[in-house]
Amino acid sequence: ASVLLNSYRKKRVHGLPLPPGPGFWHAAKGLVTMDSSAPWLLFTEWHKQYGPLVYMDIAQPLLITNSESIARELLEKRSSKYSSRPEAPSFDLYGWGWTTVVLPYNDRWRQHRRFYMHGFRPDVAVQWRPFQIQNARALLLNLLTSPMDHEQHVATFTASTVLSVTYGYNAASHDDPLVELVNQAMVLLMKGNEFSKVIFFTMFPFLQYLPTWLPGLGFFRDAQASRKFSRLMLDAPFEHVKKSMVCRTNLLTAFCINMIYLKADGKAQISLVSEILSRLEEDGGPYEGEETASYLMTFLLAMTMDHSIQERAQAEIDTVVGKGRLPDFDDRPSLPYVEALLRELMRWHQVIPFGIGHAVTEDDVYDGVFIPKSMLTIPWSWAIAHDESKYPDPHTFNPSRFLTPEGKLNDDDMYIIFGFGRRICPGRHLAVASLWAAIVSILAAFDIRKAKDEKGNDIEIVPIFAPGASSYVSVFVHCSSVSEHRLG
Ligand code: HEM
Repeated sequence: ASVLLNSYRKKRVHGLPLPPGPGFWHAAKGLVTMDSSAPWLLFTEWHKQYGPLVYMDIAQPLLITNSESIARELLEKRSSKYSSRPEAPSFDLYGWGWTTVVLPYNDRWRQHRRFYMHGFRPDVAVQWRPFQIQNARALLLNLLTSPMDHEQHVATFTASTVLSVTYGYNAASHDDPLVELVNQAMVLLMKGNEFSKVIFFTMFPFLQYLPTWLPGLGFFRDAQASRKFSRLMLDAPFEHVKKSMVCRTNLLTAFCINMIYLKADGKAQISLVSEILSRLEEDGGPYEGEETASYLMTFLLAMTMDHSIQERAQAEIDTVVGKGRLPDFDDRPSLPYVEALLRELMRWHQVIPFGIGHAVTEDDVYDGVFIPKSMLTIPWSWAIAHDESKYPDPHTFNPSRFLTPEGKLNDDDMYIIFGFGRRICPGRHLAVASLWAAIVSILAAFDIRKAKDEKGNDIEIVPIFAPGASSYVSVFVHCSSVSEHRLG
């Protein structure tokens, strides 16, 4: 059916060709046989062969671009046509079809975005800074107490920040019931979020109706459990917000509660509150669901692998801040190298390497090729951030690429990792500020080194990034440690 549909589509395009790309069989074979731990190898190959726009059609027509200027032209300048989302069978199956990120471009989505606008636009995000600094300090204490548990501490940091910003709720550093609930749901969701499963569900949605005892379909049982947790996640935060109504004074909470009570159906708002929670997790689980925590793990990895970068950042902090206190947001403009380090972190290994696709809602023409309605446009941010002509030696972690010869920051802020156009990540200002607070605090307080073996030799690190629509450091934590505090 796909092959027939494909040839039909090719015939109806008003004489204009579709963008170049592998045919059905070539694409299907490539996807089935690709190295799922490094899917970018296949796409890099295709971009070399076909250019900056690669089209393929296996049930869902896809248009992948590795060019920032094309992504901006389509997703930003023509955003009225490129701002929806496709059907997401795997999200629906796992009970997550209510999240903002999968909503089509409709009124409910606009309602969600309004909430985020009120809570997270840059001028409002400034008022969350005290929470971010407070949580960064708590992170330092946790790291000091048990450095080998850094994976858990980093996740708790992210959880606490969003929870305190959203509800004024202070998550416990261990076994917090709300965070634990989210954690369980996220682990299950991410099992269904592997690249191959997303592709197969999109290609063959009827699979979800087959009995779970059939060979190879055991993961449907996870989907059932995930739906249960997802439901609980809709209820538990709602209950918490209701209980907090009397005593909470922070603005966003008040807004949140108003939204919940003012809207007759309640559903969108409840799910929105839950969505923010859904981005948190704790307790040593995998990190694929939580972007900020994943970047912090990557930060620890990068610092462990090249000590000279850490030393340069620490020298800058010591000069500007001194050793008598910890840095805060007022110091940020005076710490260009730390800022460059943060940007390099966002560039080097992205947690959402393929961005999130935008569905086209009207036929379009770009540079002589036809882009039909319902095409899914994917801004491949990993490729944009590894473009050798802009970032020489792109696989090396090198913050200096964001500095001018005079040591000032250049104007490349790396916000491309947050997407493009009307669907750009609304949590970006909060996320970047949280990352900065955590990174600068850790650098000021600790040396991050490789763990030693029993003979006192460094244990070498082999980073492995887990595959999937989200990508996170999965292995190095077993052989590294945050150690050696620098302050009194
Ligand atoms: C480093 C951390 C983060 C990264 C890298 C990240 C990245 C992204 C990306 C790539 C998108 C898709 C944008 C597009 O479609 O063009 C997105 C969407 C979204 N993000 Fe983030 N994000 C981060 C943190 C957060 C946080 C902390 C929140 C909430 C407080 C958040 C809330 C959302 C929401 C609600 C959407 C869906 C927007 C929509 O579809 O309209 N994100 N994010």
